[in-house]
Amino acid sequence: MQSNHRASCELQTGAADHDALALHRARRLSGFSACCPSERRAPQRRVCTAALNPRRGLHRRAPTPEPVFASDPEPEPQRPQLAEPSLSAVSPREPPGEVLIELRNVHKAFGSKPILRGANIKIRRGEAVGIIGGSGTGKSTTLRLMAGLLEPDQGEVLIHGQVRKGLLSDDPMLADQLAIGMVFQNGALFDSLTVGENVGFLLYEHTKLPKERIEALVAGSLSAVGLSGVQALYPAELSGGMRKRVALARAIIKDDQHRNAEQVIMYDEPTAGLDPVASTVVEDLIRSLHVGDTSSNGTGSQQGISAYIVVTHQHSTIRRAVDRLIFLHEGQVVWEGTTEEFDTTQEPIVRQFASGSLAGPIVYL
Ligand SMILES: Nc1ncnc2c1ncn2[C@@H]1O[C@H](COP(=O)(O)OP(=O)(O)OP(=O)(O)O)[C@@H](O)[C@H]1O
Repeated sequence: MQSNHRASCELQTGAADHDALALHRARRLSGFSACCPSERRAPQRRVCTAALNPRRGLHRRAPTPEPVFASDPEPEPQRPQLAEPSLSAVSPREPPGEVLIELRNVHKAFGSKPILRGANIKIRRGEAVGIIGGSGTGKSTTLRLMAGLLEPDQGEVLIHGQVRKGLLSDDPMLADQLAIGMVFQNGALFDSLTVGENVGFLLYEHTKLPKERIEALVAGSLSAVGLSGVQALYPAELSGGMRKRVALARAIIKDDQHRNAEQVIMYDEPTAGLDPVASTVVEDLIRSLHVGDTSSNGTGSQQGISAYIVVTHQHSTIRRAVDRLIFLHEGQVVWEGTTEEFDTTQEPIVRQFASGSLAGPIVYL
């Protein structure tokens, strides 16, 4: 693809962005071509698989009959406030469903700055999970750890119950068990490529599929996000909401070989910067895409998205796009519950976050 040369040139122009750096590293290690442009111009990493399991319908709220709270098996002694009952209420009850991705006592620091300090998270088949928390608490870092674009300093990331060693690219066998699509903040589209080339980027780069077949897959993916016929446009010609949807189309595209692969999609602030109506469109799209994909394709095989995770600050996204929430604070999961429980819990951190009050445990310097 000639235009990929332009994209590669973009990659040389600098790469200060965290997501792009992490993606670049994963791809470089896996022998993939560099994809680390400036301004987050990096497409998502996808690893597909033939692993298939029955899924629950994501269009329904996951049945969570009783409140579910985070366990905190190893609170750090130097941070006693996180071990207080109000912040670490533990319930042995867990929602049903097979665990697809698990972070077990994960620690991550950047330089001398600790970000995660023993995070425990489980993502189950059929779940629509939101990760919330104050700015800089490590939500995006958590996504990148789950996606295998970063590796923990301590603790484990498990995929289908098996420990992943290193990055996604270091453990291809395990990576083949679960396809991960990532929708980065700001879309991370290549400005120099058309919409069609952006959406089909990984298929052009890493498969031997004929151009015509890729174009058909691109058209299908764009149609799924309600953007038929925009293949020839460039990202700059689209609205912010349309760019988000193009990024979504790129995250969900699959080649024929992996048509039946089980897939988890991770959205990093998918509605940031959008007006309320455009946000609603994207939120409903996130959910409806999964609704559409839950049906059998008529051949007895299932396709589509087994679970999705949304990092967000937006209340509308919390309410419309997810069912279960995970609250990160000071490097740990301090609260988990349904979106309904989010409204009623008396947990001080959650109440402060929900109200936007300056008074409370969340302190901004
Ligand atoms: N690759 C990196 N190198 C150095 N510091 C990083 C890197 N990635 C993240 N950080 C820092 O780690 C902290 C957590 O970042 P992260 O993006 O995960 O937080 P967040 O909760 O998603 O924040 P926000 O809500 O503001 O997007 C921030 O202070 C950020 O600057």
